[in-house]
Amino acid sequence: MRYVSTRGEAETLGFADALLKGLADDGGLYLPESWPQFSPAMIEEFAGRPYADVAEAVFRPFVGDDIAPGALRAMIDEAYATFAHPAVAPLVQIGPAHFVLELFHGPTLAFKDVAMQLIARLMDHVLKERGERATIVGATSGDTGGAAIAAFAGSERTDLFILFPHGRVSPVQQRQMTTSGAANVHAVAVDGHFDDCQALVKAMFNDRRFRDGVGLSGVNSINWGRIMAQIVYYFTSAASLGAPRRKLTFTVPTGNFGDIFAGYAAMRMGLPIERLVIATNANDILARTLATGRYETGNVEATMSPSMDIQVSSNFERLIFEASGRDAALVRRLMSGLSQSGGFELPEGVLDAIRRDFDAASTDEAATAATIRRVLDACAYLLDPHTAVGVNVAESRGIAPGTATITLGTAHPAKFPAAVKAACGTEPALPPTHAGLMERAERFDRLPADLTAVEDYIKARTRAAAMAGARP
Ligand SMILES: Cc1ncc(COP(=O)(O)O)c(C=O)c1O
Ligand SMILES: N[C@@H](CCOP(=O)(O)O)C(=O)O
Repeated sequence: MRYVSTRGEAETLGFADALLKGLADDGGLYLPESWPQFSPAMIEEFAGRPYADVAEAVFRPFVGDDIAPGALRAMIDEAYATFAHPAVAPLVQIGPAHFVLELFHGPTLAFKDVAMQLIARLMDHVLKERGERATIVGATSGDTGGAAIAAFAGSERTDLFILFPHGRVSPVQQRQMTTSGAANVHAVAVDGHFDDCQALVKAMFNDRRFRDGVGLSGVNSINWGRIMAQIVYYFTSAASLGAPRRKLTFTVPTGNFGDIFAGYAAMRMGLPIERLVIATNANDILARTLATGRYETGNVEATMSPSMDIQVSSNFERLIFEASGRDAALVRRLMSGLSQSGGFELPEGVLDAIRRDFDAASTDEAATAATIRRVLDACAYLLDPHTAVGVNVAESRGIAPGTATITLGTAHPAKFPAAVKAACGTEPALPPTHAGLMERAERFDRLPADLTAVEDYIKARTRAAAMAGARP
């Protein structure tokens, strides 16, 4: 399988190169040249199979010959052995036809672990085979950072730099990033919001000298490997509820559009999905875009679902590319409009194509809190605020007779104990795997949202690691 850039001006790459590259040299995002197809019989056969079996079947066509089958399977098995639930991503019923897909049984209690545990292993494997190392830079609104640190801590082939918005992540999220103690991990609190952190990462990729000098790679969902890993749970959950014969809708708490784009990918691969519903908090740029056709960034608002406090949804670029029939020139024009004026207008045909597959709605803070209370009272089930945004949107959109809805449960409520307690009076406890987390000593640095400052910081630390003999 070859990978093409959404902006059409970067060379096409094989899986391993696209994985290490992260963002294409033309600023675009990589997508497979074509979508592998799964027949109804193959999907039906996924029901009841171990998660790792389905993952292997889904990854194989994307990975091609770049990774030997035995090595791939071993990495999948290792990655999902870190999960506390044998099903990896179990379903819990919260209504007659409404299910929560729990994606938070991994080491850092959020859905990011599903992909990060795999791609850390894949990257290490490829770097080792090539005798190379990489400097990985990631932006986080709270969960990607912790998951990346848990997955890459102690890796001999990577230095990991995570930029998080100072004062805008939950205390549990911050401790997951600042207490690893690993020498190859650097947590950086940036004076700004998530979009500033993400813009810094993209600017580093566009700075050729810096990029090539440090061997830059990325683990945000701009990296195709992240999306690929997230496709699997759409297949496992749908098959276990009766797909392809049963009609299903997925509602996805959305920020950077990576998770829901994985659902779209599953759809393109043959999974019959009635609708993909984008659920946003007050940062409702995507809900506005679907309603009006205009993608217009505004101010980032702080909410009780902080991981979704995002305006620039990176993966929406992938959807525009697909919905326009892979029109890279259009993507270039719209993305240049975004960087010059903070917005763009979707052509009518593209908007119509998006509306055929997607629906979108936002949820305010009061409704999010009310949803946490209501589901606790009705089902004795505690939602985290991000999942609550999804559940509220799913219910407000209604569930058509004869269909079922799966809302993605993207985080464990214990990552946001103050918000959950304020909503329903119950403070969720961290699982035993996290004992002592809040008492551990923190290590992080604070930097302005300034490209030179961040690049200098990274260069100094990768040099220091080299001098200390940490490089194999
Ligand atoms: C808990 C949680 N829910 C939902 C999201 C949104 O996912 P995505 O960015 O893939 O749209 C994120 C992060 O973005 C998250 O951390
Ligand atoms: N919500 C995310 C934001 C970054 O998203 P990513 O999926 O592109 O890594 C976070 O928690 O960091």
